[in-house]
Amino acid sequence: MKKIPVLLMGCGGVGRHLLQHIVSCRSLHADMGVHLRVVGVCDSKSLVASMDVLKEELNDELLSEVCHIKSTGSPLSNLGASGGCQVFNGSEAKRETEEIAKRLGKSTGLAVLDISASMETVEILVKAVDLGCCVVLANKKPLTSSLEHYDKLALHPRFIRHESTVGAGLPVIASLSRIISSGDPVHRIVGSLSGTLGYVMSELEDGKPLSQVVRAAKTLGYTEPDPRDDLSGMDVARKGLILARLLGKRIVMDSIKIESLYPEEMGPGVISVDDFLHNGIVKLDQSIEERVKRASSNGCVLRYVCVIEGSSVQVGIREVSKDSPLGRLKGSDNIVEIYSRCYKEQPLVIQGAGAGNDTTAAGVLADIIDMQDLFP
Ligand SMILES: NC(=O)C1=CN([C@@H]2O[C@H](COP(=O)(O)OP(=O)(O)OC[C@H]3O[C@@H](n4cnc5c(N)ncnc54)[C@H](OP(=O)(O)O)[C@@H]3O)[C@@H](O)[C@H]2O)C=CC1
Ligand SMILES: N[C@@H](CC=O)C(=O)O
Repeated sequence: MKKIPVLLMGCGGVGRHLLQHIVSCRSLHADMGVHLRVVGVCDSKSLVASMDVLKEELNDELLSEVCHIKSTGSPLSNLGASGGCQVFNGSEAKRETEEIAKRLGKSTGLAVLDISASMETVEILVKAVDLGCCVVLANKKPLTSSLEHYDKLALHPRFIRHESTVGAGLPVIASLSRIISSGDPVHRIVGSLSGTLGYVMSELEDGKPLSQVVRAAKTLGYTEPDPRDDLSGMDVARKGLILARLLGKRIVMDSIKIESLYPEEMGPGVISVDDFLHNGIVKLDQSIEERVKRASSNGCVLRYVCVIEGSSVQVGIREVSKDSPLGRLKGSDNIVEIYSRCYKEQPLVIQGAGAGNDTTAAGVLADIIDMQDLFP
């Protein structure tokens, strides 16, 4: 049986679903001759690790306990008294995470998973890759920070997977990578890349207020931890940047023109998430409703669209015909149209659920299994 040691950074909605998928797929994976050995789980402040990461794993009972604790909003450090594991807090957690990467990277191999929504993980990811670990990301931030960080992460492409960063579980990165490696030049990518904004736009068409549908999108697990990351267009811009960089474009976030659905005075530095969701966003209901009605009178609907062409990435609201592929999108579905030499007149189209804890976690799990040949 091939054993793949796994260290999970981030145990929120997606991370917990991933742990549940790992446990529920035990017999499927055994049939495939693979066993995922979870040796550590981190949240923002702590690391829970097995007593001896070389030989022992966090057993399934403990993983369920981890999920339970985090689902109640408690910190991982609460697990301290449970036994069967070691708990490290604060700077010690960071040091120990790196230590595990050092110990396992070159010996048994280690899959380091970034399922956080943090900018801070990039340093440990770069170190992990250098130490011979594999890295799987659902977190877009490390791949959209500086080109210097990006280059360091992309230096060992076989050791990095990040399917869930664009389109959640949809095979967008895999499809694009295949097109690129076959030498088929990609001219243009057009897409609706946000599950949240797709859901919001299609619910607005049914006459529901923006404030109500954004709160619903958060409850359904579509939004980023701060839904303003979605509503500002930043999350879509990150996805656009990831695709553009995959195409070899040397661009940075500042070069992307981004249309936001809310004004600066409702931004993260100014009011809290709760204040935004309960008081701020209500003030935007009327103006967006009018915009939806205007589009409807032209036979159109609103969609938040990303267009990548040449070295340009543009993201913003567009009026599109109700009968177009973009206009027909419903709920949290994403659509990505890839135009290349081989897909010139009729693009390659990838469409389906583009957000949600379940599908995102499934995308991460498939990435880990896809890397099994890199483990001894
Ligand atoms: N939901 C979706 O549909 C999709 C999500 N994604 C991406 O998945 C990621 C996770 O999303 P989601 O689960 O909803 O987010 P949550 O906010 O629910 O969870 C984030 C987790 O990361 C932990 N965390 C924060 N900082 C660090 C750190 N420095 N090191 C380790 N862990 C840390 C948090 O800890 P604590 O609990 O202590 O705060 C929390 O457990 C995001 O990057 C998101 O963009 C990608 C595609 C689709
Ligand atoms: N918040 C994101 C989640 C997936 O990346 C979205 O709504 O698409």
